[in-house]
Amino acid sequence: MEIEKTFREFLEIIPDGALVIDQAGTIVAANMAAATMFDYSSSGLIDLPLDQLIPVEFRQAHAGHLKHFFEHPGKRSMGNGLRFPAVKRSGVTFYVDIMLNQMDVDGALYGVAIVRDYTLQQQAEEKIRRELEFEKRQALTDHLTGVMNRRAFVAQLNEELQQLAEHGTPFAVGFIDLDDFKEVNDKFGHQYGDEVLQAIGKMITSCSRHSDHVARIGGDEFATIHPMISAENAQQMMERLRTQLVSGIASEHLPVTLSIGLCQCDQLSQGHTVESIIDMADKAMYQAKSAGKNAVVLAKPAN
Ligand SMILES: Nc1nc2c(ncn2[C@@H]2O[C@H](COP(=O)(O)OP(=O)(O)OP(=O)(O)O)[C@@H](O)[C@H]2O)c(=O)[nH]1
Repeated sequence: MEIEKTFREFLEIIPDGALVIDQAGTIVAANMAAATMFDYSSSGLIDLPLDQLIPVEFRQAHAGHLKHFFEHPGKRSMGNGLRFPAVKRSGVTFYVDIMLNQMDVDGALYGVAIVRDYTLQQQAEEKIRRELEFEKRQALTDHLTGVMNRRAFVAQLNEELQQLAEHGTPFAVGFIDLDDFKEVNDKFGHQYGDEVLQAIGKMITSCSRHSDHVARIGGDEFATIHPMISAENAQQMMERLRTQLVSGIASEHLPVTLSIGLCQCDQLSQGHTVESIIDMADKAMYQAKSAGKNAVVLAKPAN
């Protein structure tokens, strides 16, 4: 095709890549933006088969699309899901958004493709997605210990209640409160107290199963959720956790112990709500405190 000077100039005005192909799929005109996008010299794309810009594994399917395109004239818009894999001269693949249209020149049909590199948009979208993920995680994380915060704990508790209602999946909730933590702060300083809290958060996490959830819901108070567990197993697990935490943290100079309240949720007919579970686990934990601390108490189901 004899491309007029004005037409070539027009192609250069387009900020996106512009390619003109004949019905055999040969590139007969391309602007500088297209050459740059695909890593070719200013005239390097001319006379190349369009296939050259398409990854090998998509070429066969593309030949069919091209045939269909010339047989069924009509505009295909950009940004409406017409996203194709493309390949640069170096072999690097990337995605492009394409708007296709036909052009009749003296009875011969040509295809005009306006091509936009999707990589930049993809990178921007990916960056926003990562930032949102980070913000979301921050909003649900306890900054001192890195475990879930109270807000995340309540949300997870709601999730477990839903699982219980829909599938009858039981779970246990533990409230773990350090005994006489004020003395640790008073004796060793707040900074040291922070380190103890961090160590406790780490130890509870490492003693828990992958499916369990660990949160810090108050100053020296942690909470755990253990899906798919019986009351008996939950109690044994909490006992183990208590002794492991105490032996792992406590020393001659730092006599740390913990009081743990445990609430088992097996049936929704028990009338569980987030508030009632928190209340039961909290009361059980205070029973452990008033019975002399350093113990696990299982909450009695409400009748
Ligand atoms: N280092 C540190 N201390 C905290 C933090 N948040 C709360 N605390 C302290 O944790 C202590 C909690 O005390 P309480 O729960 O009232 O009582 P306790 O001394 O643990 O005694 P019992 O709970 O009755 O066994 C207080 O001294 C708070 O100042 C924190 O983020 N870092």
